[in-house]
Amino acid sequence: MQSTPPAISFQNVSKTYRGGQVRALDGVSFDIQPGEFFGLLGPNGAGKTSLISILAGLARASGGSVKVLGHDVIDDYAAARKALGIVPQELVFDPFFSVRETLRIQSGYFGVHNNDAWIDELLSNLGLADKAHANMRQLSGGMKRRVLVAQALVHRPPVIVLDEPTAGVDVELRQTLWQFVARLNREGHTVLLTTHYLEEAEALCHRIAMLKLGKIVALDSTSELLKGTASTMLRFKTDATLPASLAGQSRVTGRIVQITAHDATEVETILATLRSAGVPIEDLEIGRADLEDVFIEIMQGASA
Ligand SMILES: Nc1ncnc2c1ncn2[C@@H]1O[C@H](COP(=O)(O)OP(=O)(O)OP(=O)(O)O)[C@@H](O)[C@H]1O
Repeated sequence: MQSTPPAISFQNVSKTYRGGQVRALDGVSFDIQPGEFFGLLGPNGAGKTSLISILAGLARASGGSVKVLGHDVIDDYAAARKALGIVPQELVFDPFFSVRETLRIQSGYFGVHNNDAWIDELLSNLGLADKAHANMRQLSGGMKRRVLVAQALVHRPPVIVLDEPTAGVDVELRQTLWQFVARLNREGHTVLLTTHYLEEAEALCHRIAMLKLGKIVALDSTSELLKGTASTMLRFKTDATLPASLAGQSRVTGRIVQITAHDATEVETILATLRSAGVPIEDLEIGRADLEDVFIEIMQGASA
């Protein structure tokens, strides 16, 4: 019996620019299974856009292979591309078409016709029902972004890729978008999300991969990552400079300091270190670490 292929499979993917001077991806391998809601996180320049561009067939890997539902993105481009619905970061449209025409044209690219019922469902779920006849150039930036999402989904792709879909969008669109994408995921669509909003990733993703300097430095279920090393977080305010021994595990925002700890003993050690360094602290809180804390610890610790 043939087993179902992964929704997305990255095998030893590398990407260099400028004749090998810049190594954007360095042997990236992981699979995303059908039905997963998967998060790809990493700081600026980690290689996320390079990986998504290779997946989308917009850029060529320097080495390795990428498959979508078993279809190689180069050798079997049309089938791989048809299986994907990609919501890009940038807004690029033909301004002269209406919203409905834009969606019909996009369907046509994939050989899908007479799908107005699905187009209506997309428009209504993305809060665009009253904009169906508006020309693209009349829409606000947020509304255009909704059309981008509809455009990516119009051929009902089994695998949905969202590349920082909520960068700069308002709360209402975020909620509309996440409700709809979560519904599609419950109905069986695979979702790959890249985002800098770690709260969103924590709330939505079953599994998360973290990229740093082109290498995977963490890959686990969201709950295991949260249970991981930095499970406790101290938060307090101070005007003083922290002792050097704590600086590496601290996040400082103005007067607010957050320090990760592994257990109660480490919390005591941190407090003793602050006391003996004469650092006065106010409004101390001790809580559970969130994904942002885990991310910072992994990025600081990873020697990729
Ligand atoms: N066309 C290019 N020419 C040269 N270097 C490039 C090119 N595209 C990307 N890079 C470099 O490759 C590395 C990875 O970039 P990439 O855009 O994939 O990262 P990213 O994780 O998407 O970052 P961000 O979060 O800022 O979007 C960076 O060092 C970047 O400067």
